[in-house]
Amino acid sequence: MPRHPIAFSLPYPLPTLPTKARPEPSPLQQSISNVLSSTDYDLVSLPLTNELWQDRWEKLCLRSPPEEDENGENQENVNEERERIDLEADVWRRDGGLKRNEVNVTRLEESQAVITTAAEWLELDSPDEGIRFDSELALRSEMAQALYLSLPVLIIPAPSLANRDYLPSYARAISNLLQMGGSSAFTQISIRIPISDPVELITQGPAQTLPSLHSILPQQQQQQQQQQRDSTTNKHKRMSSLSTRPTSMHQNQLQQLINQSNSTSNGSTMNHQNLRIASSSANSTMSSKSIASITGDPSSTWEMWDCIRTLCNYHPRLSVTLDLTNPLPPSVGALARWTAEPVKYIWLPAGSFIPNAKGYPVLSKACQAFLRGMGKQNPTYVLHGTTIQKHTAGGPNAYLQYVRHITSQPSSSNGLPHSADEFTSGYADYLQAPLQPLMDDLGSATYDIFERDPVKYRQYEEAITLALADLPADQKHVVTVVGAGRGPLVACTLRALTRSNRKANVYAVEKNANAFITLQERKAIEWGDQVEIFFGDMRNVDVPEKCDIMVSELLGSFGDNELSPECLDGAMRFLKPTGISIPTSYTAHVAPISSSKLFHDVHQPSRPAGATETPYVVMMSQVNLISGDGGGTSGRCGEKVQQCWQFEHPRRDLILDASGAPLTNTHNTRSSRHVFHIPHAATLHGLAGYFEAHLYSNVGLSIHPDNAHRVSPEMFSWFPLYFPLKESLYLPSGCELEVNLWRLCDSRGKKIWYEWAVESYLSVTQNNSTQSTSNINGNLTPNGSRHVSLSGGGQPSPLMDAPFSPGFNPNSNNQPNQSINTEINRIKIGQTSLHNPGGQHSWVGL
Ligand SMILES: C[S@@+](CC[C@H](N)C(=O)[O-])C[C@H]1O[C@@H](n2cnc3c(N)ncnc32)[C@H](O)[C@@H]1O
Repeated sequence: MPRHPIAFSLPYPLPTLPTKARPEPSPLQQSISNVLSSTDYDLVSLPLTNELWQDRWEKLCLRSPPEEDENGENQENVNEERERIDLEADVWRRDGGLKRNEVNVTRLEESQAVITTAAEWLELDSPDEGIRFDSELALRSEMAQALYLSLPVLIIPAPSLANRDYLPSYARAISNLLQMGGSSAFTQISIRIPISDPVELITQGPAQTLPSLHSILPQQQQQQQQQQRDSTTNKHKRMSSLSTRPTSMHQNQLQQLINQSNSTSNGSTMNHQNLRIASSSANSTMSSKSIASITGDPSSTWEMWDCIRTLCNYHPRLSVTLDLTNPLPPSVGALARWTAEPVKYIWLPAGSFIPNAKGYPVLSKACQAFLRGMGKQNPTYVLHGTTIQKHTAGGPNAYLQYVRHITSQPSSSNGLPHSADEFTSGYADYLQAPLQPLMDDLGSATYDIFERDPVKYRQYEEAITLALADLPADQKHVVTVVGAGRGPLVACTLRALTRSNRKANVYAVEKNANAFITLQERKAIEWGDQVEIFFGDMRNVDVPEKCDIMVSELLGSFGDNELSPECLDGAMRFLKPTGISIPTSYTAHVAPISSSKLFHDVHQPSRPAGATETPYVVMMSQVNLISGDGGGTSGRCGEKVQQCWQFEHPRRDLILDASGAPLTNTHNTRSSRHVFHIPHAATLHGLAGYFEAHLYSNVGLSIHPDNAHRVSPEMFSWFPLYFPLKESLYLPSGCELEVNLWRLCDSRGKKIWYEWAVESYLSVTQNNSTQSTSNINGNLTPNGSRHVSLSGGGQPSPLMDAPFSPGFNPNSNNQPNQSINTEINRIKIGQTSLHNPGGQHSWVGL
């Protein structure tokens, strides 16, 4: 188990600035080394700047409260002072920069083992345009200092849940921040995202509008929740921006809102917080919280992150600091989303711990399970507020010891045995080009890796034993191993003959000339006359007699992607009319996935053209399977992982040429169509492909995520296939994803390839008697902006005029839970292009 780094948040007062010249250690250096030498912490965390910086910024950038500058007596002095500040502010806007006494970290030597946080009071998403721009300038000053000192990370405070309308402005500012320092910039930017929105957690369920959410909570609870939600809202002592920028159209709208709100609040002064709430709730577009509450899917904080990283184009130096201050969402699916995101830090305040029976701080079972699941991302934990004695027993170090204990326990998430670690370590989320064992000859090292998986050969041996046992005991049989490689299936066959007490001539065919040398060596040293070996392609080589059992392992991660169907078609000439093929059949399966890591990797500019239209073999780790079981709103969605197609051997219905090979390969083309239910809002980054093979009787091989542990537990020979998308696709909660996949071949029989495309839909229930929508409605306009509304209560829906997608009549499915007067329709909300058309970017050579 790797040791997860844990950071200690330095409590206030923070160490003072250095008073002695280098090389004398500064007070901060001493403090860091005290913590690290006297405890088991690995790092310390502290804010990069202090309250002097806040005071200066507020003085320069924010208008003071009326009592400070409008008492009338000294109006002239006040005006002069304002002019002086305006000038100073503009100089600061032009030159930027922090002053020495405004920063907590000043020396390169102090940058070792520290995690720095940016000022909490910055509002990159303020409804006030001036505050937004001045906050961005301030943050740029902090980032410049972080880059200057090569600080490992700057953790940026979360956007405000109440200011969702300005989240794109926040994201744009972060995107610009990531350009600072050029390509050699080192400092990571990590956005602190709350694990949940407490209001959303309480009110999830049936559709609610924001005002009605508030009406269902007791007043005290409302206040508490709002405080939690907007713990950063009352950030400033002053009011709106002092920026002298020309008033933009947006600010005119804002002023209207302020006026409106003033008139509805009995003339009381509008504070910064009301202003934001008024602004966001007055906006007619639906914010993420409303979308989330449609289906009871707590998504709004994840959706904030999704918006930021998308606008930042999946920047490799951008990560998440997951803040566990708020309660965990109860839904495992909602939590699972974070396993597919770049969560580099987990913020654990003392308040997120509960006391155990003896008063020691512990975490809830759900939280423990979540942290273990996140372990594969190797996050750094930031323990915050551990010195404030929130718990009666254990003292400050109890938190550290407890988190060490929790995070040192292994998570069984990848389902592989520990013995597999040696072979699989380093492969997690690494994109590998699939093997082409027909076109290319494999190296001995590759065969060596295959042969280290005992499970695969145990399954084969068992299947061959059972097949032999079904043959008469008093006859001599023929077993042919096609694609024998270095001979492990030949060895399995010899053991199976002993176990089943049968006799057989054993033949082995291999087209790799170098692997054939190994076969010759094994025949000379181990097998002798028990085995005859034949060099050549199974599609045209000759063997002396037809066989009762033909054994092959030509399977790829998607079953047929290493051209087993085509090779075995050509080898069926060897099989007696009653002969058995092991495997007898195999199936391909598909599921939609989210993984920012895979998506980012496949879009690296260094990758060749067409990289986003090429399937890859990947040991999937930071990947979330986003489909759910169940029929969805329309009742027509399939399982979480769905079967695409099947190949069976032998096929006795094919038209053959004089040599016994099929005339065309068209019988091996396939197409499949799938409808998946997406229970939790997610971003689709691609499809995962799996296979299952039926070897013989009840013996099989499987990498299907739900079946592998039953069919062939702990087998690690195959990782899933990743079909990437050229562009990610945002999927709202409860939508349906339609996936089309094709396996195609060219007319000259030289190439096989896959093509894929997806579409997304929202289901709409329409009540025929009233002709008004009665349930959840949603639509995406062609340019991608969403208009989703909760209708009912006689309110018109913005989707009243949206065109339903043609050719869809789910009522013909006889859905049992649909009332006679209710009709389900669906509205298309998104689509990708066709990937790899004509196999122009990726194909497998025959
Ligand atoms: C995936 S490897 C399996 C090797 C071995 N049977 C095992 O289980 O470890 C597939 C083998 O089939 C061979 N092969 C592929 N297509 C073939 C063909 N058309 N004719 C003969 N051998 C072929 C490859 O060279 C390779 O050795």
